[in-house]
Amino acid sequence: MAVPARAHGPVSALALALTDIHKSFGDTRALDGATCHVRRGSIHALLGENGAGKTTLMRIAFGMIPADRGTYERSGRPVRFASERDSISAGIGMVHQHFMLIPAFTVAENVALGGHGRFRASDAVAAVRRVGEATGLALDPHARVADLPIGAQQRAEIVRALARNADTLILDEPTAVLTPSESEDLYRWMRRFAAAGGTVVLITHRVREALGVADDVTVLRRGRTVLTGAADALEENAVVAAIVGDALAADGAAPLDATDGPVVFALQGASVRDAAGRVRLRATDLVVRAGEVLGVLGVEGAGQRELLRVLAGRIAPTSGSVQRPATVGFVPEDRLEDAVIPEFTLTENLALAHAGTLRGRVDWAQEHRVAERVIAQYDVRAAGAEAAMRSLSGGNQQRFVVGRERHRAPQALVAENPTRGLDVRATARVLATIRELARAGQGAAVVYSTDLDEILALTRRIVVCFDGTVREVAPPADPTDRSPYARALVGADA
Ligand SMILES: Nc1ncnc2c1ncn2[C@@H]1O[C@H](COP(=O)(O)OP(=O)(O)OP(=O)(O)O)[C@@H](O)[C@H]1O
Repeated sequence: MAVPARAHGPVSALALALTDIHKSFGDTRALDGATCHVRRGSIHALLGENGAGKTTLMRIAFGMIPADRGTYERSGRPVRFASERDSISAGIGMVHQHFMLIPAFTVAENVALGGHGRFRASDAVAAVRRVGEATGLALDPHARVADLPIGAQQRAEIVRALARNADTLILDEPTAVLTPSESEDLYRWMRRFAAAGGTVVLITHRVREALGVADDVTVLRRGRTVLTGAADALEENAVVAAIVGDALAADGAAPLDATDGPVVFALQGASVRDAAGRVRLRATDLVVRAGEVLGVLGVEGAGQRELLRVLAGRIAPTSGSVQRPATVGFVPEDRLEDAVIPEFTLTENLALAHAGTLRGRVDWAQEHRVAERVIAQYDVRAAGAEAAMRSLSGGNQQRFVVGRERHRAPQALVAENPTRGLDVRATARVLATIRELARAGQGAAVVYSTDLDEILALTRRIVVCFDGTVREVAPPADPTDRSPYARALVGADA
């Protein structure tokens, strides 16, 4: 990845020094002696498996929750933030995995709110423009957040933090929702921000990218710091070993080919228009056969969202026809929005997924047993089946959703960025689950991912969406050649 070289200037004080931090939630020991020292003017990658405690540690750094024990210094001085307001005043900003913007408000209104009354609306509009120009994170200040695609919502979160003059930014898995080129832009921007004296804590699961962009790395495992050091002195394998704690079983499975099996999904001239009448998916013909995984690529707003929802049965095409199996599992991109109710327990969220077929008669003891099975099979770190969904880490919520959908033994699975927020081990497991489902019986899977490597590891049947048109890209003779996909993504050769 082409990002500017690291700046290795002298780094005087530590921007953040969290030492021997402990934190429990009830019986769950989230942090058990975690230490993270972040140099001013550096990018510091914070790595670890799902549930390792990364988010908890940074929520403490951001003043959202207090530590049970441990010391916290900001720029060499002990601090005790009572709330986010304190840490924001101290120049810290945090962009969460699940965005905190108010959807009904515009970008500028969200920035104004974030200033706790310090911003006037016109100042906020100017601040959005100023930050956009300085960072390349361009946004229409008057756009309603609800109308923005997920990547743009994230840009709005970053812009909001910068508009409040944060010099230390905590980004919780920022690239999970970005396309590869958007990620590169963000990394480039992070390097410039750090070179100008800013400090970034980057929570991520992408080890290679972390080593490429960060100055320093800290790895947490089960709430403890197990590795810390300069990124350029660390081997990728050593970092992965520190994250998982033991040898990782290589998935090693070959990508699946097209088959001539029975038809599982068929679209004929399927088009989708949005509420404003704009065409989102243009007269699409597509067949997915048993035994296949169809990989879907596309940049934001290219039509893949509508394509996947038509196949999953979440929306009907405005014209044309769709043939789909009776049972289709769906793993949507935004799990908190579309897949779960955070306040409900895992058991309740399990029952919810097939509430329509239960006709109000829920066997709660049975649902509880199934939830426990999903927890065990998918290694979901949770206090139990009666824990609230919101108490799980982001990656563990995703594991539960994938496990729940698979457990219903659907004939087909439709998934959007199914490994978003998952660590290396969980990612391998989800990819294996998708292959398994496609190979078992008469199944098939349709998977959209922003990660081309992930799609190429899964399948050789790939379609690319561009401006609402869905086009199949034949596998290139050289399997390492990415150029046909790159061209299709920008609508070249169409
Ligand atoms: N508010 C809470 N109530 C109960 N348990 C919690 C709460 N917040 C976090 N935990 C638990 O603490 C542990 C650490 O969670 P945390 O979110 O910090 O992990 P993470 O490393 O950020 O994981 P991920 O990569 O999946 O986001 C997990 O076992 C989680 O279930």
